Amino acid sequence: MTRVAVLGATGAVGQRFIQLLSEHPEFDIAALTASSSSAGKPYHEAAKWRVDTPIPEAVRDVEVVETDPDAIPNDVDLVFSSLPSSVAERVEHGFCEAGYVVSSNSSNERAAEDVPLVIPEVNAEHLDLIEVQRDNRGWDGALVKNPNCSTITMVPTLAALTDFGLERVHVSTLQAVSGAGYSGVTSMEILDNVIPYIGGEEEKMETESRKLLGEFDGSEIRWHDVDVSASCNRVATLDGHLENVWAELSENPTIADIYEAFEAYPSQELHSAPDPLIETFDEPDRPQPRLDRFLGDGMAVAAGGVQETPAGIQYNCLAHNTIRGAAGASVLNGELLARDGWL
Ligand SMILES: NC(=O)C1=CN([C@@H]2O[C@H](COP(=O)(O)OP(=O)(O)OC[C@H]3O[C@@H](n4cnc5c(N)ncnc54)[C@H](OP(=O)(O)O)[C@@H]3O)[C@@H](O)[C@H]2O)C=CC1
Ligand SMILES: N[C@@H](CC(=O)OP(=O)(O)O)C(=O)O
Repeated sequence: MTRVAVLGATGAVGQRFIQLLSEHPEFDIAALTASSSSAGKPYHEAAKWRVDTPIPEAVRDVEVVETDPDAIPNDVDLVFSSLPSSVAERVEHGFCEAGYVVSSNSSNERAAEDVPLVIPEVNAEHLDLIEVQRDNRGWDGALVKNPNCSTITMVPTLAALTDFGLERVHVSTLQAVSGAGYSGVTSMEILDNVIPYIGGEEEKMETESRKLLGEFDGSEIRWHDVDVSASCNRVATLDGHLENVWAELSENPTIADIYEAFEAYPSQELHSAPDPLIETFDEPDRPQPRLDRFLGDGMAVAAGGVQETPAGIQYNCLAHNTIRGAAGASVLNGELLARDGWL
């Protein structure tokens, strides 16, 4: 078993980490960290548990420790991070300097030249950038990121379309309230309403997509030159980001070709990787958040509604934002790091 620690374990994403890791066949939770106000408390007191399954017995009485490399056991091999991005950079660097491999969900440094930004089914080979990172930064450890939840929902579908000559993408999102965290939007703001702005989200989709679809040439990532333009909206669903995508392609695939490309897009042989990665629907009113967010245990991407339009091929896609879009994505990256010998 690989011994793991979770940084920010009491938070919304941290609780999803606990849920996923407590039943994981390869990972064993060795330490839970949070802010100084939680350190010293048993986990069930420090965390206001809000996940829809009971708090796992194995962590209930575990003492939460400070988010500091000296506070976790030496035999930890892998560190998952879901800290607020305002504190994550300083803290994650400290862990990497101390020799830990960090699989992080926080948004800082996702675009950095020497930080692998990885979806295992899309660009597993970008992990080799760790060698460059270690040379640049003098770390024994390593820092690996997963993308933003909206980006991770769309990019597998774009990856499936690259053989048709992906030139330009427009996307409009309908993002669940859990993406903003438990206290992110109040009920008075979101009920009977849609908020057509999520700070920083559009830029993240536009840049992270190009890095993920890029090629690693042995020393750097050559970002894909597709133009991505995003418009992001908060809607009153609890979990599951639904996205309307228009993809302009240089070739002219049929609608059947598009469905076939989605269905044939390969998965990975990793515990948390769903197979198929992309589940498709013929019904024009699917996917829907309430019906389809738990496909592949919350790790699959659902796609449907493919049609030809003057603005390109249009379709809808959906993924669970706190599983595939956050904790599950980091856990999957952890499985890839373990399989490929980086721990
Ligand atoms: N919510 C979501 O769906 C998604 C969130 N993310 C990203 O994941 C990260 C975490 O988000 P979320 O779980 O919603 O955030 P929360 O605010 O719910 O949780 C934050 C966690 O970090 C801890 N923490 C806060 N400040 C410090 C500090 N100074 N030092 C050490 N630990 C600290 C908190 O501990 P304590 O309980 O003691 O305060 C808590 O465990 C963010 O970067 C967010 O952008 C990414 C994708 C989706
Ligand atoms: N901004 C996302 C959630 C999030 O925290 O994203 P990031 O991991 O890029 O910080 C949402 O609101 O749905």
